[in-house]
Amino acid sequence: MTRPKVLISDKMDPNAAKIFEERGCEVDVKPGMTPEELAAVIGEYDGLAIRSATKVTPAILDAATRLKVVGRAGIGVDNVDIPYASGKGVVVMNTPFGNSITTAEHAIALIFAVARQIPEADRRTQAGEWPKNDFMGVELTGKTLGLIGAGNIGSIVASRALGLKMKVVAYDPFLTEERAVEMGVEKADLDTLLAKADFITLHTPLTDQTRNILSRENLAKTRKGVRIVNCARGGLIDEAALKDALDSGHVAGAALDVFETEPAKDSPLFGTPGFVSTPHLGASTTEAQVNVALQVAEQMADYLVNGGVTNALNMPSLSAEEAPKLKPYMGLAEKLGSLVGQLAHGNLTKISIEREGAAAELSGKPIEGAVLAGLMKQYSDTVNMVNAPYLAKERGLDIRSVRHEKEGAYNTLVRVTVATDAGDRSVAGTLFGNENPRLVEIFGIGIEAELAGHMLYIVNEDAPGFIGRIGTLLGEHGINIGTFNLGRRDAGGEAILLLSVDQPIPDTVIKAACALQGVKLVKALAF
Ligand SMILES: NC(=O)c1ccc[n+]([C@@H]2O[C@H](COP(=O)([O-])OP(=O)(O)OC[C@H]3O[C@@H](n4cnc5c(N)ncnc54)[C@H](O)[C@@H]3O)[C@@H](O)[C@H]2O)c1
Ligand SMILES: O=C(O)CC[C@@H](O)C(=O)O
Repeated sequence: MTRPKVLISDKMDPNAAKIFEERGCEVDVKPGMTPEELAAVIGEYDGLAIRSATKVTPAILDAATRLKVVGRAGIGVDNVDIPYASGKGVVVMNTPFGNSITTAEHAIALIFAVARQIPEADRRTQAGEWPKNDFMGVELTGKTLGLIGAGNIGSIVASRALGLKMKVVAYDPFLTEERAVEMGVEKADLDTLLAKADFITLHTPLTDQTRNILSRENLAKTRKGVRIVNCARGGLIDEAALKDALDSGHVAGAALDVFETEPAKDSPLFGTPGFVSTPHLGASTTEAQVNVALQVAEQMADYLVNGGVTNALNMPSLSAEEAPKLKPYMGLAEKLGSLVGQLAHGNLTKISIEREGAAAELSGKPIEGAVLAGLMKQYSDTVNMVNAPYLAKERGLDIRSVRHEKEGAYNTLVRVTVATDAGDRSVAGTLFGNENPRLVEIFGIGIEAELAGHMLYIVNEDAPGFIGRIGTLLGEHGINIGTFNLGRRDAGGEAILLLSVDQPIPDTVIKAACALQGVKLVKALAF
């Protein structure tokens, strides 16, 4: 088996490359490439491991013809075009916890830095000034810290601030009262926080809702003398308004680790009294970089080698333990999706994916992804289980997922039903011996068939002599039959024949089969 090939395109702890190799991947380490250089080589790789410098743009993704996964050694994924990656079927993963403590500590360090003007005092002391009378700081004890964003990092910052005897007021639309009590913080709306806080620290992602959350208008609502720290993302603060507020003295100090444009080389904030900056160092500790590098390599290798999915932002998680159990179901699901897609005519408006018995115990999303991939392959040859749900949504397909814990006639069953212009069409399959996918029902008729290779599907009247006629026809055209599967609704009623053949069936044979006595429908299928 060829080993998956991974490119590490940003500076990353060397443990990442070691883990990739130990887990059976080939790895190249090439930090510092230009976008053009990356686009020229990315077509060779199955995995791309990045930090924040590599921008995974549509142009890169278009060139990445065999890419399966992008792994971000860190939290923020604003350098990856996730919708575009999803459309291309590329899983995007991050490492949501590996650098949280480190970043929270950096926020606390910057709170101290602005409270005591440490960087400026250091600079002037080392310049030989001994400016003892120019730096009157403030204590943190008893002050109110306004926490905007109370997720992983925000909650660690809160716990450290409480340890420093600060009061913490938190604004986060997803913070519940119970969680606020558990964290020991007061839950507030944004205006209350702005009015109360002596220090404000930001810990949200950059989204349409959080962009400019500290706008000129909101900065004007803060207390005079407030000190502000941003270790989250540039773009959360209006930098021009912050500069004016520092100049006017309304804001007594501000520390930014992140900037609207990075690298920030000529910000108007530089040189402003009370302003402190670091060059996006929030995650830069030995511990955090080892953590995120190990974690991203483990996660990516797990996906590339075993199909396990952890911390993906565009796909449900799937443990390495569950992945092998799910594997035969994915095969079954994809085949059922493909069958229903090949057989259903007209406009597909709805799809229902039911899992029964043992199948109901497993994660539904991967099975749904596989059904949709099988179905959508009829319309696109770049579809896979990552992008299929997005493509299906784009087409306006209404997707319903149902689980029935109780077993029916089979101990495990997956049923796929599509609503078409001509009515509902349903197929169902099971696993024989827990691993071999078998079709067991097609449009309400029981049958037992393996879906593989080239197949011929025939609906006919159940009458004597038909099997001989179809056998003769195929024989006359030199087509060898592999398997032969029959099912019927009632004796003498509608019957189906599903047979596998060793080669594609020419149109002339399909036409000749259609002309046979008693035949209602003939369709060539491929799996
Ligand atoms: N400076 C660095 O080097 C560095 C390092 C790590 C993380 N980060 C950044 O820090 C940020 C926070 O990371 P995290 O791990 O805590 O993320 P998280 O997802 O755990 O927490 C983010 C919190 O923001 C909240 N939020 C979302 N929209 C909001 C809104 N409109 N108003 C208020 N709160 C809102 C969410 O509910 C969530 O609780 C991310 O942007 C991440 O990229 C920066
Ligand atoms: O990789 C880095 O140094 C920054 C990481 C940080 O911004 C993150 O979002 O995890």
